[in-house]
Amino acid sequence: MRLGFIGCGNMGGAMVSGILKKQLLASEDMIASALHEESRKALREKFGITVTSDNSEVAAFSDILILAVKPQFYAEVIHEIREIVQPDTLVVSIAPGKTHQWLEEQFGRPVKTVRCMPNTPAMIGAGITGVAPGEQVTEKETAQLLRLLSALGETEIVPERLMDVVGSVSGCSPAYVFMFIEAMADAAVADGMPRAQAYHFAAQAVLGSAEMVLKTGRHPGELKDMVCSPGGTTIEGLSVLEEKGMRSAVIDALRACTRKSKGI
Ligand SMILES: NC(=O)C1=CN([C@@H]2O[C@H](COP(=O)(O)OP(=O)(O)OC[C@H]3O[C@@H](n4cnc5c(N)ncnc54)[C@H](OP(=O)(O)O)[C@@H]3O)[C@@H](O)[C@H]2O)C=CC1
Ligand SMILES: O=C(O)[C@@H]1CCC=N1
Repeated sequence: MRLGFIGCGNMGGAMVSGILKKQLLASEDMIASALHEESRKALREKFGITVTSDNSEVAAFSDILILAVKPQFYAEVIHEIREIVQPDTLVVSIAPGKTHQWLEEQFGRPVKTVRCMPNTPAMIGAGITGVAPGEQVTEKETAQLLRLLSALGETEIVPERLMDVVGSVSGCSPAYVFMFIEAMADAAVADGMPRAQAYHFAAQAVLGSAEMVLKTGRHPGELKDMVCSPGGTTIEGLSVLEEKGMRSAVIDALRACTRKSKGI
């Protein structure tokens, strides 16, 4: 199977890296395009895959074609490749908001489209990718794609109507978690802890807490209650977070993100 990336920056690069690390494909089975020669040189050196400036070359080579440019470039890129994509080529969108219907309209004919929403923890094989195959895609083709995506971490099939929500709750949320870790470390530094040690303690606390949710299956509220000793220190901090509206800030942020995705 031959895999192509039109655009290969943060997300495309994470995907190539994961697939090579897991040896799911060899470097000669992959091709990528990028806009600037500097980026192309870096991709060649890092991954040893074929790299080109010609998106048509990528489209002609690929059985699975991943559109890994920013959403605002989707229309122009599809316009460049629409005559070259074959009826059995799987066209994968990883952009927020680009519906199957919109993608098909750009191609001007029925195409095998799959919407995927990965996230950057894919870079270390700890991502999760929501996948919504289009109507033209067979179960066998979906299974092939899921196998490739498994190099990035977990995969889960979702109905297309939930893809914008996947975008906010897992595609974008790493940014908010990094911000939370940074803020926790700032507090620790303010109270005298060296910076590197502060990031280590904060990140490990987030990692361990996330694993507890996944591994115990217990309600996050119950796990939170277990930390809050009566009359203790945690409940003091917790009441400040409630007073400052942390819950509603998070809810509003993710819903803004979903709304933006629906409007792209
Ligand atoms: N970053 C993330 O966390 C996530 C991103 N996504 C989606 O992934 C897609 C890519 O995002 P991301 O990787 O962050 O973006 P980047 O800006 O890191 O990468 C974009 C890539 O596209 C290339 N490019 C730009 N224009 C063209 C063109 N006309 N033809 C060919 N290549 C082109 C760029 O080349 P050059 O470097 O030379 O400019 C670069 O390789 C987006 O649609 C985004 O929404 C989805 C989930 C998570
Ligand atoms: O910010 C964005 O639009 C992309 C989509 C998901 C994560 N990053």
